[in-house]
Amino acid sequence: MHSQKFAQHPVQLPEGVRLIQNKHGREFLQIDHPAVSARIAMEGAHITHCQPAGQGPLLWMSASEPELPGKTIRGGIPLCWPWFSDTRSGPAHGIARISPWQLTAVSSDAERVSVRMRLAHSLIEQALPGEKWKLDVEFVLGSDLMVTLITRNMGEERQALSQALHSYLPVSNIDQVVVQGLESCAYLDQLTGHLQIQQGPVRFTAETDRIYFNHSGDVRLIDANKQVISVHRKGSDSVVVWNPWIEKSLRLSHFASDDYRHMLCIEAANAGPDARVLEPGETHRLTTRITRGAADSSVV
Ligand SMILES: O=P(O)(O)OC[C@H]1O[C@H](O)[C@H](O)[C@@H](O)[C@@H]1O
Repeated sequence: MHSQKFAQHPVQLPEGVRLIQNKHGREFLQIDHPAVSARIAMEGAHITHCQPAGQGPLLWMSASEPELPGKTIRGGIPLCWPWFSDTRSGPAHGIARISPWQLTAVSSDAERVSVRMRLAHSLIEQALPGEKWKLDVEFVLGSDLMVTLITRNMGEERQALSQALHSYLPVSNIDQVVVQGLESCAYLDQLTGHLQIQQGPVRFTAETDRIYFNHSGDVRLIDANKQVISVHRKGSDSVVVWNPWIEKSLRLSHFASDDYRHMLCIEAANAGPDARVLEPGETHRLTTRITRGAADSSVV
């Protein structure tokens, strides 16, 4: 990778932050700050790496990261917007993850780096004729990772919105993972279309694709190595939990046959029964904050 000037991002970059390009021309914001190292793809405003100093990575990323522009990235946090999954016709998970974004502000202090990006409204209108949105994303990177997707309805009609911060979290072995915080919560099983109630903590023995709803509390992923990754959310009453397991893995792009063992998606969402309708002029903020810590020994 090498540094280069990018005329389309006329923002001042603080020390430790630079724009780089891979050999195929894909652009990334590379952050090497005393508090955190991270990388964000300009296409999709897609964070592919985040590692706070002295901690393990907060995100799982496919080893076969697609190098070419225009290919979706498997891992990190794809931004699913303005629809989740295939709830509308068009690209799966909407247009945000496959569109070029612009940097609008980058700043840092001793403890964190903040990055703000925008998806130009002209690109949104071109992809979604008749819809008028303003879409920004904000990353705050330091000892943890916070991502906020800020959507404003700029039109004169109500507009439907479903979305997710599709966070791929690293796990040492999916067989031994426990997810806490969803006990007794209702969920839509996307594999069967049925509504279910979660009994006890979530464990994984097969393909899992669920939208938990009427839920805004923290979700904790407890790994066999006694590491905990917690997902805190704001503006989100639904959370998607996804692991493709073995058979679906074979159909996924940029996904090795045993990658399912080492990742779990826990996605702050407005999906399923939590899809929203924004009034003209209304702004909605969807936030996820991902933190890492050690489990107390009784929980695993
Ligand atoms: O392969 P992608 O388009 O990135 O989608 C990956 C997955 O995203 C979400 O978690 C959905 O609930 C799954 O049904 C989907 O398979």
